[in-house]
Amino acid sequence: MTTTLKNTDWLVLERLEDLLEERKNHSAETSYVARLYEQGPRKIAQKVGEEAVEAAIAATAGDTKELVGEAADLLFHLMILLQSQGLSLTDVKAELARREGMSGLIEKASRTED
Ligand SMILES: N=c1c2ncn([C@@H]3O[C@H](COP(=O)(O)OP(=O)(O)OP(=O)(O)O)[C@@H](O)[C@H]3O)c2ncn1[C@@H]1O[C@H](COP(=O)(O)O)[C@@H](O)[C@H]1O
Repeated sequence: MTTTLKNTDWLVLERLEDLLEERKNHSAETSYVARLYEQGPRKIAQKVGEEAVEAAIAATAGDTKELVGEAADLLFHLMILLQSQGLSLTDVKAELARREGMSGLIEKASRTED
């Protein structure tokens, strides 16, 4: 299942990231994100783990609609985890860019040769 997005929709991650940063100054009474920040990195990391397992279960069951929903939950909570550590998707993008063109198999072999 592939959903075609309008060009501007690709900015949804940037908009969400700005919003997550802004939520650091919100009340946990009115914001789910602010509540997670208040609960701290352990709780946020736990949510990331839960959502990853739920995404894996959906994929294993072949439930693509459920998988998309769980993948969105996973990405959302991973972004909160990054922000709680003073990091952002920009850091992850930079790491992926650094790895660009480097075969995973060759990289693995270089590690096991040591
Ligand atoms: N994208 C999301 C988003 N995706 C998922 N969720 C919430 O993440 C939670 C997922 O947790 P679970 O499925 O485990 O459900 P749960 O039982 O409520 O969770 P727990 O009680 O176990 O912690 C649900 O409460 C969802 O509503 C989200 N909550 C908010 N956003 C975005 O974040 C923005 C800010 O939200 P607030 O901080 O609440 O204003 C929103 O405007 C949205 O753009």
